[in-house]
Amino acid sequence: MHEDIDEIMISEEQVRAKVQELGEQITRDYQGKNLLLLGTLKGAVPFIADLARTIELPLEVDYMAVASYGNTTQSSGVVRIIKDLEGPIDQKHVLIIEDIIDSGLTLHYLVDLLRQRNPLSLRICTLLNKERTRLKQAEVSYVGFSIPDKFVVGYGLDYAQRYRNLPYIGILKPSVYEGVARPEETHISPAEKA
Ligand SMILES: O=P(O)(O)OC[C@H]1O[C@H](OP(=O)(O)OP(=O)(O)O)[C@H](O)[C@@H]1O
Ligand code: HPA
Ligand SMILES: [Mg+2]
Repeated sequence: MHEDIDEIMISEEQVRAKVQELGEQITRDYQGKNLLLLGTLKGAVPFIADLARTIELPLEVDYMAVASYGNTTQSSGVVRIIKDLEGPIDQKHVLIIEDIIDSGLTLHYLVDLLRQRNPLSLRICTLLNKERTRLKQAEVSYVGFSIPDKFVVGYGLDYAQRYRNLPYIGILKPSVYEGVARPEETHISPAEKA
């Protein structure tokens, strides 16, 4: 195990089995539909790469890059689009593929934006769903694992751009980020927290 990891929360084998299960479910649900898997860069890359190979349907893959965490363990509250989709989605059934839903801010922003582009349908698939009070709610169709409110890394998830290459989901030792970011330093307005 990596020296900065306190505990493995979800093993490589557990991730693999869950991805297979989700892929089979998506294969059943999207029969005969023009499916676009929309991956969110960079965190969802390992997940979408593995998931896409378990879906036995013709499909397209595209990516959007949105970032709100920077080098901290708290959302900045400001979601920025760094890369947009390549084409229109009005003839497509769009399935957003996320690595994690935490505050819900990233997804809320993305769903609002994509709805304006009139996809045939818009649903969400996330590998991890953090059990915490959401700042923004969104209905999620496919969830891999519900996890406690700990900062996790691995299988695409980073802290300060590191640990994405760990094959498992692990809890980062607080000593790695202590003193770097505290909740009162975030830019989430009190109105959003309420
Ligand atoms: O529900 P939220 O609190 O908004 O958090 C979830 C989002 O935060 C992370 O992205 P990040 O901004 O770190 O970008 P990255 O994928 O490039 O690491 C993660 O990959 C999700 O997209
Ligand atoms: O727990 C987390 N780990 C890594 N990135 C994240 N982005 C939101 N929550 C997390
Ligand atoms: Mg990140």
